[in-house]
Amino acid sequence: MAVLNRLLLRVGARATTTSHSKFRAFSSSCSIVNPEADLKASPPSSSSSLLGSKLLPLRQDHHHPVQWVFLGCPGVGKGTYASRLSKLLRVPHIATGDLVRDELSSSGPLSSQLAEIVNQGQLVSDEIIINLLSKRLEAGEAKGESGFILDGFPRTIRQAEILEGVTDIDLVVNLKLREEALLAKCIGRRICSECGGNYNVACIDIKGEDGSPGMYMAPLLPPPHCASKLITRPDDTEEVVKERLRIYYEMTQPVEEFYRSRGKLLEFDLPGGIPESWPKLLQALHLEDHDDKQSAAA
Ligand SMILES: Nc1ncnc2c1ncn2[C@@H]1O[C@H](COP(=O)(O)OP(=O)(O)O)[C@@H](O)[C@H]1O
Repeated sequence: MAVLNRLLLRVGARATTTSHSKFRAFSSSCSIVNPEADLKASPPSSSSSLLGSKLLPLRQDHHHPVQWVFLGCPGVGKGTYASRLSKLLRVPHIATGDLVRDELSSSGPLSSQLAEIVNQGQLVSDEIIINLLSKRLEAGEAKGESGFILDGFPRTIRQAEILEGVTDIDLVVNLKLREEALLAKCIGRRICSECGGNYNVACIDIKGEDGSPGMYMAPLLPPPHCASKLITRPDDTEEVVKERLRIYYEMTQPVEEFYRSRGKLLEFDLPGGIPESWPKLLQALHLEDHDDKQSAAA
């Protein structure tokens, strides 16, 4: 962690403009000296000094490729909405969970230890995530990508500080969904092992009572050619999802305050499934008149 701290200070002090290469500089010096000791994330440090209530207007420059972050509990739908918005805004959707899963399936030297951490619902270390993200940004930069929608990063205050030190995040969308729905949505998640399509077999039907409204979320069923190839993520079991939720509240919820205090947090309560939520999200982001909004939904 000493290496990380030194680099955090160095990168943070120098950063004045947006550049993925700063991630690269950071990551290349961020070597994992003792992989076994460093794979898993450490407990969070205090974030009390980050509290405040400054509210800045959101950046509305449509020529600037967006640099957005999606926050939210497991199962909330970060991937679904981040992916739609990335098509709409023509910026890459970068999900660190996908980067971790790619690393796991690559059978590299760390993959079995990483699998153990991920399958228990724990976070992997900041160093590993930063390394994976840097490589992904670097590969994108080489292909001419610019802007991004990050999904699943930052997930700790330290990751948020590193990101803040190397680039300007325009907006952080904090997706929220009723607690009762989160567990069911994770457990109902299915992936097509052939095309990678994401589906959900859960049908959420919460009855309204005592003045609180009901909520209905239809299942997102696979097309017939995917139906026989569905797999479930090993970390989508009830026990592991509960642990992931616990870790979210402990390690990631402080990141919401980190961005709220910087006036960058947009809170968005999902009112239901995609048909209800997508247009409302576009409205909240002032994108309801965007030309391509139909194609993003495809
Ligand atoms: N930013 C991160 N920091 C540490 N671990 C991460 C990060 N992003 C992903 N992971 C690891 O990958 C797993 C899957 O991530 P993800 O697909 O984003 O899950 P979720 O559905 O819980 O949001 C996490 O439980 C964690 O082990």
